[in-house]
Amino acid sequence: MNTIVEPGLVADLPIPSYTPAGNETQIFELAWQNRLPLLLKGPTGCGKTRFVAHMAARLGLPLLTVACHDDLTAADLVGRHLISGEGTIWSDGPLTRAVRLGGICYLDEVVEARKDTTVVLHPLADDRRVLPIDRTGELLAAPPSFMLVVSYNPGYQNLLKGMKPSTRQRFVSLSFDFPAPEREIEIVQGETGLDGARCAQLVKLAGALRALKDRDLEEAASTRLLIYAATLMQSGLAAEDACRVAIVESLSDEPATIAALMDVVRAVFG
Ligand SMILES: Nc1ncnc2c1ncn2[C@@H]1O[C@H](COP(=O)(O)OP(=O)(O)OP(=O)(O)O)[C@@H](O)[C@H]1O
Repeated sequence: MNTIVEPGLVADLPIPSYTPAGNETQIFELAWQNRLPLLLKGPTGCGKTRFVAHMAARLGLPLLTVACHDDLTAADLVGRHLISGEGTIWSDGPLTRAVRLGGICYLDEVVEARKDTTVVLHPLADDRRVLPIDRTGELLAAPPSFMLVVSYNPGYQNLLKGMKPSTRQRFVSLSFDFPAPEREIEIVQGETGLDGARCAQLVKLAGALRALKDRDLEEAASTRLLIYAATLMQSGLAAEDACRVAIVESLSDEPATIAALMDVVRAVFG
């Protein structure tokens, strides 16, 4: 899903809360001030999107988010001619709109996009900071406030889907990981209002499940899933049921694995 925070609305929206792990907010601000593009790497659901939303709101910038996929074409990013009653009209894609607005364009899971699509980012992501729009002949210069941010999950990466070095080496890179336990408890509690004791149990469960990654599970339990479970618990669902539907069933389809994971849930909440 692509989302757009329009400039007129920026001032009216509350700043999405973000609990930092280190000096990533300072790095983001310095990259923005110095017109450097940023690459965020990290597992799914660990806070990359929230971080970008937080920083965009803090800096008062419009944010245009694109969820990349393997059918994404350069025209989806840059724009295309559309046929209307009055003939053909040019319609900006989200990347072009972000450049015109001087906002942030956030490309989530950029490795999913085809390599010929990501190549359109090159002149924008280096010191030229321009977007050539081949179909209209326009060469759009990015205003100083424009910033390109991309993210990817190295866990999903395979040999075919790696990022081209020529793309990758145009970005300042920040690594994200799941929050340390104290911080994750704070995040889960802040997002859901669930009591500290049960938030701590959920974080303990996440630690136990994350230890199974690579051995029994493809993906680790994300902070997002803990928040789902905590939300259901805060609404009155029993911990075991909440963990089953929000965490365990999202991690595996294998009955034997699900049963083993539920044993871990019972050991933590029993
Ligand atoms: N540091 C944090 N501060 C506040 N909330 C956080 C933080 N980290 C994670 N969250 C919570 O976890 C949820 C998932 O995080 P987010 O959507 O940012 O993950 P992501 O890394 O962008 O995942 P994906 O790669 O799947 O897009 C957020 O909606 C938010 O509720």
